[in-house]
Amino acid sequence: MRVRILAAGKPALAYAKSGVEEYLKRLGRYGSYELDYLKAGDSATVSAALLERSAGNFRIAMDERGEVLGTQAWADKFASLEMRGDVKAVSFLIGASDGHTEELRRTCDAVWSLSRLTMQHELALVVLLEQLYRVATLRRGEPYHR
Ligand SMILES: C[S@@+](CC[C@H](N)C(=O)[O-])C[C@H]1O[C@@H](n2cnc3c(N)ncnc32)[C@H](O)[C@@H]1O
Repeated sequence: MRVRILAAGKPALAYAKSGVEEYLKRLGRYGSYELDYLKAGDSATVSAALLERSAGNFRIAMDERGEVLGTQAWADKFASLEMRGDVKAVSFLIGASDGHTEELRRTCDAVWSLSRLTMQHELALVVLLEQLYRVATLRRGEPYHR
């Protein structure tokens, strides 16, 4: 199963650039992880572009209003998506400064939250990548997650 991350706007902050680079490099050892950036803009434009670029994928909107799950629950959800057979790719959608539209949240297959805190979108991207890495190591029985 391909894992895609679609984010609005390339990181400009140094810590985010290096965090993204670090976790993508690590994830490369665990499967197919692709990060694509879309042009940042207003909520409606970005949400429409995120939906268009993720068409046909199992879409997970990253949003502070979403379901808050633990790391083991993320791993279990990944396992059940892989078992389904009809899911070839899952796309995680990160919005721009104004967040996602209500329509995007309704259209996605799931809405997950990284916490109830509102994070700057570059920070949310780094946290998402670290969790994906954590889940990948957990599923391989490696000791990173403890
Ligand atoms: C600055 S936030 C947008 C805040 C906006 N006021 C809203 O209502 O969503 C930019 C993006 O970062 C991501 N994000 C920020 N905090 C998050 C959290 N706690 N959980 C998941 N994603 C988050 C979301 O994808 C969000 O669209």
